[in-house]
Amino acid sequence: MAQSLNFFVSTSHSPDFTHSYTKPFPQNPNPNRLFSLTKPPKKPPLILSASTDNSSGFTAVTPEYETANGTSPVAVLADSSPIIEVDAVTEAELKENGFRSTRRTKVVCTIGPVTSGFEELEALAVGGMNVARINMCHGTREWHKSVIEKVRRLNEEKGYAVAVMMDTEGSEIHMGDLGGAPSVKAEDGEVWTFSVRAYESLRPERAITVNYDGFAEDVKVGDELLVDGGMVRFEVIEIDGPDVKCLCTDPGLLLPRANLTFWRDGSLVRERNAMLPTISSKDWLDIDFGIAEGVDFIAVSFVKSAEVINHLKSYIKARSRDGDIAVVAKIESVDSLRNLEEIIQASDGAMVARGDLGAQIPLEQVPLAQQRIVETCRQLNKPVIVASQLLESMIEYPTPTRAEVADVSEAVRQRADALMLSGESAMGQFPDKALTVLRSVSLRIEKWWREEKRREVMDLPDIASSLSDSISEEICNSAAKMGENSIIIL
Ligand SMILES: Nc1ncnc2c1ncn2[C@@H]1O[C@H](COP(=O)(O)OP(=O)(O)O)[C@@H](O)[C@H]1O
Ligand SMILES: C=C(OP(=O)(O)O)C(=O)O
Ligand SMILES: [K+]
Ligand SMILES: [Mg+2]
Repeated sequence: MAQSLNFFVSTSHSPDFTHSYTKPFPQNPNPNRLFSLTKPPKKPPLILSASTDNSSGFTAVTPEYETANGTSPVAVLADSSPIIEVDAVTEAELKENGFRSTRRTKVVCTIGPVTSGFEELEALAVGGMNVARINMCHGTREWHKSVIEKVRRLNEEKGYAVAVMMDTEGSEIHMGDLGGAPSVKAEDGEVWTFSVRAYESLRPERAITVNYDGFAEDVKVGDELLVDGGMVRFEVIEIDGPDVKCLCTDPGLLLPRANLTFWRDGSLVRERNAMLPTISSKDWLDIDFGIAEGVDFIAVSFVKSAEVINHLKSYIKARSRDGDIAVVAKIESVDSLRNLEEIIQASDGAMVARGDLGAQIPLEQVPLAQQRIVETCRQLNKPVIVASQLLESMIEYPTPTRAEVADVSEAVRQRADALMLSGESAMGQFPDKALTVLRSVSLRIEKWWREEKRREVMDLPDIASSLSDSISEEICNSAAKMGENSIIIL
């Protein structure tokens, strides 16, 4: 405490100076918030130093910060100064703000074909990626392994602190690959066949494999089939053994392994597919892979209850070397909303997986569900990630829509711990620009929060009964106010 008070007082000349390692985000009930989604770097992290010409003040090494080993984003430590470790500041933030502002809101980037190279990963690390996410729905294990290795190399050789999150495929219904095609267009009025048959080599035209064996038995003529929560819609017109023939009613792009839901009389149909295990046998193999590779987080898709989280946590504990893989529950189904509190309580964190959530509940309910999930996580002191379509238009365009910026701002305003990029960083044209938008919007809203806090009046009760006690009390009150203001400054 004494150390942080000294630190605050000595830096008060620089009103926007950041950063306390010991202070939580103002008003944040989760004292670990700053670190909860950050992997401690193996190399020495950023070190703030007392400047040699001013023994009481700290110098922001900016914008031409110096590096300790020539490569890592590390500030310089002067001889006699105490070491104060701070949360990792990215190169981009240093250039923009020096040490004046360290982002509290972390960024998770899904790694895909456009970002799996070492240089591309480094560009994301420079831009502020805190967590690299690999989605086991896509790609081979060798591909994921090479991404993990590159992230580790970045951390070890260049001093970054990027964590790795493995996201399970889950056993919900989805389409198969499209024979290597990145997408296929379904036009209005076309008839497509959704089949539980695995097509050997050549996929017939307008035919799609479905991964769930019971599909052809569970659907009925007249059902509505939604791809990716409504990006493309079909109506079931005929069932012929393993083949389900569907008429396209809302045209659009079919993407490989897109999620499928079917609806009857306006309600989501949950037949035998509701009995599918949350963690499939393929997921268990992926989890073994994740444990062997020492990933930092495992995100579990389509969690239905706390039971599966508890099961996975004890599985990890028994197998992983240090048992420290955090389990993140993805909230993306009706069941997960029903059992929200117990799921979050059992998990190390949660993800508002709005993509699939929006396919399972009416779209207009998604923002309220998000708010409820974030609030619940705040109350239970668990980190929470807001995910999916934050900057969807940036897959194709270099600037976001105003509506997207408003959405990102709202997530930060709700005090989400982290924001996630999906297609924007996995297969979009502007991954670095999308990351910049998340970074700058987060910083802006966090600044707004601090300004809000500054306006709050501190209510300190009078308890002294004698003159000498009053003097002590005044000194203590002043110190408390200075401390409080310093948090605001930070
Ligand atoms: N490892 C990968 N290999 C190829 N493409 C990927 C990979 N990861 C993600 N993608 C692409 O990025 C898109 C968005 O990623 P994500 O949101 O994680 O998956 P999904 O859309 O399946 O939920 C995917 O639809 C896919 O096209
Ligand atoms: C993050 C999500 O999960 P995935 O991308 O794995 O479908 C989602 O559904 O929003
Ligand atoms: K997934
Ligand atoms: Mg999902």
